Amino acid sequence: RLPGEPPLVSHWIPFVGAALDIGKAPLDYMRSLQRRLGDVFTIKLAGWDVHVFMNPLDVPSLERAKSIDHTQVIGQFVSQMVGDKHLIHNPAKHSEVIPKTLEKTLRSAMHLITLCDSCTSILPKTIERTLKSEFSSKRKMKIGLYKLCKKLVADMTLNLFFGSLASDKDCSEETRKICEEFFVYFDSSALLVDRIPIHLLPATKRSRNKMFELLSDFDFENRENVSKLISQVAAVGKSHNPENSTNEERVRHLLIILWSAQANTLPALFWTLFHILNDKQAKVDVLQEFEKHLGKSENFYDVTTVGENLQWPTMDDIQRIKKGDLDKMVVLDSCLKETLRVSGSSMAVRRATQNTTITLHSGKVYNIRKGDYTSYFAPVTHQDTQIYEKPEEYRHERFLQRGEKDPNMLKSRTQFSKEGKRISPSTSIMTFGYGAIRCPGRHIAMIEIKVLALTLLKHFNIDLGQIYDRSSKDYPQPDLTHLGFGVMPPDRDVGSFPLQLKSL
Ligand code: HEM
Repeated sequence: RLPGEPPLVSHWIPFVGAALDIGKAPLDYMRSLQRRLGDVFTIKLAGWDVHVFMNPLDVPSLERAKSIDHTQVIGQFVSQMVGDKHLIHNPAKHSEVIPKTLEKTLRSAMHLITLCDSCTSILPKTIERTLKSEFSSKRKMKIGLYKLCKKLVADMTLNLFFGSLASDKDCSEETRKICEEFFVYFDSSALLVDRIPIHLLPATKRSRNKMFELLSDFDFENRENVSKLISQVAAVGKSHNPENSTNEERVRHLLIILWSAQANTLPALFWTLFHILNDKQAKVDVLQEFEKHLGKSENFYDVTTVGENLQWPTMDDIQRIKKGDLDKMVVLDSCLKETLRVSGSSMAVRRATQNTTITLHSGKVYNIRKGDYTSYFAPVTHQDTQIYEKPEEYRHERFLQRGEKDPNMLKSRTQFSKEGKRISPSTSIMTFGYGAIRCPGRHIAMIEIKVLALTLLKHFNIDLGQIYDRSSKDYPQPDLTHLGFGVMPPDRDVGSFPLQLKSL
């Protein structure tokens, strides 16, 4: 070790390093290292030095360190997920085209209102298609919560980003085929990131190839409401390098967007609904807030008869949910933030492009060598007892505070503290990563999850059938193979309820 480098953790098998311990019990292992070595230390992972940071007060120092960059990390990640032939931070192609497109279209707050409108207008169809495909013959067929979320998020993502086919029947069929292949690929995508070669995962390879085929058949000129992001990404190959651009590159870009748009939104929707349904008071408070802002729904929508005597609402009330209404729903927002806190597992990895120093909030200075990785391990912050009281508990009101003048008025809590210093929820919850390059899809994801959760809670009888006790063995656990991406999926499904519209 050179002077000034963070303390190095020694491992039994140096090349494998910390991987085995992290894989078994990540939070316990990282906390034990923190107790022994402090908030910054170095672990070995797959032969690399990874400097782990754990104190949210040091986030501004990490943000300021310009030579700690995510470009190579993202480029590598994309190669592992979709294969080498892509233009996303791919040094061989010297391309910045796709990142620029992402920057402009996903990061721009200006699009949020339009996106919320698109979500609310797509949603009734998404729900109708999902339910009809599931329940066309047997009205009372049961579905688990995770399976329902998978279908809804897949349909919503396809139609919101990739546009829709003209007929509903074709849309349902397309979503069905994509779901069938995508989730086989998704379930083992973490293994690809762990650099397991795809030829050792034959089912994953088959599904990925099938996804490439399905996406290459997408004819964007004949789809309705294709998002700006996808039209630009689909056109990137052509405009960037007309002679060499291939359809192969294009479908790889489409697949990585499809993956990013679902990989975390799906588990985040599942956990949000799970916690609200598992906590009776949370459900009551969310629904009361909905009624306060949008009124009661009696006789709100027409019930229309569609085929086979099934009755589907037009759901005018869903379409009435505007961005401004969502912003006022602070209880729902608090439920979602609390979900992102308890289930968030991001590791925000960056790589040093040159030798650099990082000065922590305490004044301590660490040297980082060119080529080393840094990571902010968010789950430890999410369970920090200095920031959160009883952090192991899900408390739906944790991110709320009462108005100073009117104690009956609830508003979003904007400050927590650590070591006597103030921190905002955007630093105390790091599920979307940190800094200027944290997730550009976070606003869209929050809107999607809120609109889907409200609609299901408001209009359907969804029920877990029991209250799950955190200490019981039935309580769903996060699937640790997805540690580090954002939100881990559950290791099992829960519920299994007949999905029915609430009667008016
Ligand atoms: C709850 C949902 C989501 C979570 C928790 C999440 C989490 C994350 C995290 C942790 C990162 C890495 C950030 C960092 O290193 O600091 C990331 C990056 C990214 N996310 Fe998300 N994400 C979500 C939804 C979405 C959605 C809906 C999209 C839409 C396409 C999206 C697109 C992306 C992209 C493109 C990047 C890479 C950005 C870049 O290259 O700079 N995400 N996300």
